[in-house]
Amino acid sequence: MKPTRFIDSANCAIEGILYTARTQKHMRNHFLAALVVLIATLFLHVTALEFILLTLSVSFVLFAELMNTAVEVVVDLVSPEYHPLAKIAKDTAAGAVLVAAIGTAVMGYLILSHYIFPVYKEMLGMIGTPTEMGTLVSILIVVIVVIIIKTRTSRGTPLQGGLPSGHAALAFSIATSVSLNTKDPMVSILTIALATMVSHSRLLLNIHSLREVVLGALTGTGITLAVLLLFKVAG
Ligand SMILES: Nc1ncnc2c1ncn2[C@@H]1O[C@H](COP(=O)(O)OP(=O)(O)OP(=O)(O)O)[C@@H](O)[C@H]1O
Repeated sequence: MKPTRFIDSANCAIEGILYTARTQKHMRNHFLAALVVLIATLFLHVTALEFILLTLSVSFVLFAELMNTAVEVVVDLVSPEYHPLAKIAKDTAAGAVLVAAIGTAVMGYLILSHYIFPVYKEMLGMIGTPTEMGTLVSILIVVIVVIIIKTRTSRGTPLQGGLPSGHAALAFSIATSVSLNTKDPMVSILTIALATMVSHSRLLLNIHSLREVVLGALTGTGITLAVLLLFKVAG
């Protein structure tokens, strides 16, 4: 039945939001990101203008995902079978979400980095600047530990497969060293992004499972931090 009262229309709208959250994993991720941003604004004491900009950006992503779902449902209704035009409609709607998400990520970065970077820089400073020797030794120890652990687990060879992922361990070890050597949050983010891409490629190639990649990343980061701290204490 067609809703006549405002409350019924509002209920229909909320049902649409719930349907999207129930059926679309991306929508649940957007809600989770919105929650994280909201909690961050609480702790970081952002200005009213910054809060308005963040709210608008996050709402825009949620809006785009709702429209994307509406387009998907209409396309499935009109063209359940494969059709090139149906593909264009769905791909374009998905593109709208991607554009909104990139815009929001840029906005979030520009606003939140002013608050987060100084704290991050201070944390990097607490560990100190590694020596050249410390950096090299930590990377070598990561390689040796990974090989030892791999020989104890049955799957894979020292250079391919098995637990933990050597590529992830090495990539995150290097990212940790670069972060501590430069103490520049932007450089740190970029190297961590590169390390994440290296690790992700091992998943895509089906050489490692998610567990092996995550354990590799933790092994690389943990050992590098521990060795560099030891060098600091010893030096
Ligand atoms: N009827 C169709 N005709 C042609 N291509 C289609 C059709 N249905 C889906 N596709 C293709 O499959 C992709 C995924 O469509 P699907 O309906 O599964 O959306 P989804 O998995 O919810 O994706 P999204 O991540 O965009 O929300 C579309 O972007 C499109 O390229």
